[in-house]
Amino acid sequence: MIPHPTEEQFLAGRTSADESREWVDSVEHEFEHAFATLNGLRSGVSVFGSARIAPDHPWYALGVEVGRRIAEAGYPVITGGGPGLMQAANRGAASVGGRSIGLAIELPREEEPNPYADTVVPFEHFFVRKTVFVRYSCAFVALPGGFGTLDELFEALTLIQTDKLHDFPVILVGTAFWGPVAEWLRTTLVDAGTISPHDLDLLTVTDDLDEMLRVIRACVECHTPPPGGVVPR
Ligand SMILES: C/C(=C\CNc1ncnc2c1ncn2[C@@H]1O[C@H](COP(=O)(O)O)[C@@H](O)[C@H]1O)CO
Repeated sequence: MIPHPTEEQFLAGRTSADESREWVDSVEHEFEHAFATLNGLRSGVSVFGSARIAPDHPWYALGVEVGRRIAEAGYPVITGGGPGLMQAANRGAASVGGRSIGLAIELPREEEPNPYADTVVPFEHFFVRKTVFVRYSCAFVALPGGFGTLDELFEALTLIQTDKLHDFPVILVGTAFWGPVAEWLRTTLVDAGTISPHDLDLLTVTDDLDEMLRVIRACVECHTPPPGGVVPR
């Protein structure tokens, strides 16, 4: 690929007009590469979660189980391709021979994508990657996480709330972690009038992986998992 200004240079406002155009070309190139790699993939379920959770943590076992159950139900599992709970979900999907996809992000501190993804798509731009998660998914599942997980979660909720995205389940797995977040949305945001009470219906908070699958299957787009995880969209 032709060298182009980095994301850091662009975001810091250190690019000339010509360099900014080169940066825009790199955005287009990244979208095209993702489309070429994922073309034909339908009804994936994206699983988000902390990059920092070690394999001996109970949440890692939960992540493996989440990935496994989604893959067994016939849905391709899409994660950020990184360590922690992303790795756990890819591992669970791979353990039952399901499609296991990683949308890996290039970060200043280089790390290898986790070894449990059968397809790895590299990204430099977080915002391009977030769009690709939505484009190839019919539902989002969030495990406990930090800013990255919250960013991916609220991106989806904003798209749904503003009618850019329809019939798209968002399921938060882990009531001990997500319950207080849902409670904060209900008390602080609804009470302040910054979201509507019915916006809370956009989310399901659960520990029950049967319920997670029921909610996914109830969505029209997710209704019929693709045979082998891959059919033309
Ligand atoms: C393995 C690589 C980089 C390591 N770090 C990450 N890799 C992929 N995705 C990441 C990474 N760090 C954050 N993310 C995204 O945000 C979510 C996790 O962030 P949190 O703050 O830990 O909650 C996660 O869902 C990712 O999509 C090189 O590829």
